[in-house]
Amino acid sequence: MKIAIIGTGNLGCSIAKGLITTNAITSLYLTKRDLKSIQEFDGYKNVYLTSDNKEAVSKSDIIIFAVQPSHLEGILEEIASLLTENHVLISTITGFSIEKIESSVGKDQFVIRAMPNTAIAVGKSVTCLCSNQKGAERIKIAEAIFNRLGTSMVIPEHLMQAATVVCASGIAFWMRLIRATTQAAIQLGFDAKEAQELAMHTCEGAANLLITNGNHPEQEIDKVTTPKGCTIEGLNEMEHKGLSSSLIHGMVASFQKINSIKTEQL
Ligand SMILES: NC(=O)C1=CN([C@@H]2O[C@H](COP(=O)(O)OP(=O)(O)OC[C@H]3O[C@@H](n4cnc5c(N)ncnc54)[C@H](OP(=O)(O)O)[C@@H]3O)[C@@H](O)[C@H]2O)C=CC1
Ligand SMILES: O=C(O)[C@@H]1CCC=N1
Repeated sequence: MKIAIIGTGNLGCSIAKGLITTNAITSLYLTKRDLKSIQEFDGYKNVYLTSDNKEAVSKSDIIIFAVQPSHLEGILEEIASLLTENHVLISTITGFSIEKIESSVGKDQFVIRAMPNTAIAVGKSVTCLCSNQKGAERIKIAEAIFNRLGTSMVIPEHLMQAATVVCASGIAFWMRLIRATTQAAIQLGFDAKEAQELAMHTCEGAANLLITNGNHPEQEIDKVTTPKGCTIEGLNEMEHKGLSSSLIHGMVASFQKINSIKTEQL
């Protein structure tokens, strides 16, 4: 696959790492205006760094946009005349609707929105996808790309903002939980490095139990909570202090933030 990433910042770099390590590319163009921060990709076979978005688009078929929302419209205008029937446009931009993309490139382009997360760098992103009517013919290509880099789910466009909170921002939310459990482990006697190792592997184990067994979290919790034991004591104290409520409130606040910002202001 001939892929271009337009805007190789935090997310773009993560996607690039995933694509390179999984050998998913025939060629990969990485663009940004200042190329200094992506020199780590220089020298990889078939990977090209450029500030010229037009060059990247004309030499690629799959164009992944990963710029800040306020930059997308200008870039779409810049490259619109170069687009052919071979191009598949994949936008990872938060809050930028398919309708708005079509207003720059037309309804005849294959347009897909993707919401991955930074775990794409290590092949563990869950990526939500939706498309315009024409793009439905190419959604399998997007699924094939993102399934190499984790898992994917096709969803209706109206759920993309919710997907952003759950999956993309979700990485930051889970990091805070891992940091908090690390801090607790240090207070309980482990040194910092051991504490983080225990916290992150326990987190991975909990997620894998659900992924492998398909159980509801409470079924797994029931297996751990000895009556009158230390686990239920800790869990109930966390809930008295608002653990679940705080997480739900935080995610709803995050969702409201996305919905409160018009794309023009992003
Ligand atoms: N970060 C995340 O975890 C996620 C982000 N997203 C979405 O992805 C998008 C990117 O986010 P993120 O990676 O965090 O943002 P960054 O600011 O880290 O990356 C954006 C990159 O775009 C480059 N850029 C700006 N203008 C141009 C241009 N005209 N041509 C080419 N490149 C350009 C910038 O580099 P330079 O200034 O050198 O040009 C910058 O490196 C956002 O829309 C965000 O909503 C979605 C899911 C997860
Ligand atoms: O925080 C943000 O707004 C973006 C969208 C999801 C991840 N980063």
